[in-house]
Amino acid sequence: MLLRSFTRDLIPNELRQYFFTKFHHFLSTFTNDISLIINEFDGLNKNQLFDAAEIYLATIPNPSTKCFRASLPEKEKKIHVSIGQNEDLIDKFCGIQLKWKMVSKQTQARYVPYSNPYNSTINSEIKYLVLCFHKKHKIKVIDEYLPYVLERSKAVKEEKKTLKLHTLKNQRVYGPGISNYPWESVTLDHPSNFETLAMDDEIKNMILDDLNTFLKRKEFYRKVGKAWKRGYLLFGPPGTGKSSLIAAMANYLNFDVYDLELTDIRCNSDLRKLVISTANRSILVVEDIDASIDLSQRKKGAPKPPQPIYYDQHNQGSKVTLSGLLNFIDGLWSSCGDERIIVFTTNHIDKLDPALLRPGRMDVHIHMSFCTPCGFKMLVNNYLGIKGPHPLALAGERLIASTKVTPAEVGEQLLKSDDPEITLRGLIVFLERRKESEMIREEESSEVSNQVIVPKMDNFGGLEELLKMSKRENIVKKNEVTNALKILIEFLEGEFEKGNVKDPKSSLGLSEEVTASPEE
Ligand SMILES: Nc1ncnc2c1ncn2[C@@H]1O[C@H](COP(=O)(O)OP(=O)(O)OP(=O)(O)O)[C@@H](O)[C@H]1O
Ligand SMILES: [Mg+2]
Repeated sequence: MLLRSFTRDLIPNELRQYFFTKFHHFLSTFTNDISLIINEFDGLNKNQLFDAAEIYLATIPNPSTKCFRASLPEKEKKIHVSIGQNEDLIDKFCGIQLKWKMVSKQTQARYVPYSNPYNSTINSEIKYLVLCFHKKHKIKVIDEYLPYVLERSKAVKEEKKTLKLHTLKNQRVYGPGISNYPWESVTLDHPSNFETLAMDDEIKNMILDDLNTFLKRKEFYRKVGKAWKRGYLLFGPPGTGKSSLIAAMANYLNFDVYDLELTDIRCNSDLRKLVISTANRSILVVEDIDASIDLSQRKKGAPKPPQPIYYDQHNQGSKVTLSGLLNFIDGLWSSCGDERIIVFTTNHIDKLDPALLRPGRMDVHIHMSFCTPCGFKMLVNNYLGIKGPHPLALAGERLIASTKVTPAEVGEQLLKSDDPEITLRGLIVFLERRKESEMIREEESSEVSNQVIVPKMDNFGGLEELLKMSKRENIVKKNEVTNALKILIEFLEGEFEKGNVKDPKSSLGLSEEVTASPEE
């Protein structure tokens, strides 16, 4: 003790450290093991290798380990297990024995800038992992074992992942501007999936194929010089399953969802910050895009000034513009992040600016239509468990083919009773009533349509106009549109046989992505 206080007083700290290191080196010449230190932080940032190793180590079965740490993070379902402090863990890789140890030391708290998102975890504890192995395996461990640890941890993370729904923080609560991390999240526990979704099998399979192809194409996108992202535009009346499809996609891909409410964003630069701060492997959703953008001036063909989406009451100068939005899809969006899916939804596709519909912006356009017989069958199966042919279900199918009812409405009817028979009878009465009221409305609207100038049928322009008008319900007589389409299809088939038309679909002015049959 005397000697220790004597050396402490007389020999400077640096010199003592020097001797200590030399002594350590001297001792280490007698052992063939080397150690690799993996710190929790790399400067102020989290060390990803540390995180990955911690996740990986929790998966190694090691009966000799006596101490683990378990935690249940807030709002998560799964318990996180990690290696205990100063515990040894033995792993084997290609015949190499590797010894891991988690070391934790208490030190004095140091200053951490408040903008660091991890500031709450850096206080007085320094954690690092020590990996010991024979020195002859150094290259193999660094080049093969550590990448293997990273790969495994990624897979484990994916398996355990609890889906999150991120929404914008309330700026009134968190202060003006987006200075900190702008998103707040809740666990996304939406039960919708592709089995429960009532859609035609053809469209469903097309979406699944498209998603699978997208996931596999990392190298392809790089090769062709495109950002690894995919845009979906879901359009259709309310209650046809647009939001449910987004949830099903998130569940299928295991991607987090970012719900971007454009009216809550003050200006283009905030939009940019928000997009940059979203994580990879995520779905960014902008619901009801038509309600967020005022396109009236652009439609009239006037030179386009920046279109404000939203004016902040307190700051009239700041705004989100259409060009800002397009920039984030194409320009800036392309350069930040990988494996992103962006989904726009709208109830009125005809109100959208053509710039948003240009090929390359939204890669896939999906029409979520009223309930079809195929969708009806799925709903009956899901809600009532009726799989095979059932007389009442068949009657419902027949009725649904000629009625405009949304899957949401059918779902509501199917929830009415526990008894399938009673439920189906109620549903049929509902459908019949709906059909009646539709017929009455059609008759009324045919009177109105007499006053409407129906476009001439002698050219494609007229047909196109008619098709557009047919979308605006109650203006054009339904059978007039059907007749127009019949004439068009007959004409195209004739031209196709003569060899004048190569592709009847593109002659209809439909893009490749439109999945409607000519009849539709
Ligand atoms: N295709 C569908 N398959 C199964 N259930 C559906 C479908 N469409 C709608 N539903 C049911 O109706 C409810 C509302 O649907 P959803 O919110 O997905 O419609 P939406 O198209 O997003 O409507 P909105 O345009 O109003 O946002 C869902 O919770 C779901 O139960
Ligand atoms: Mg919706």
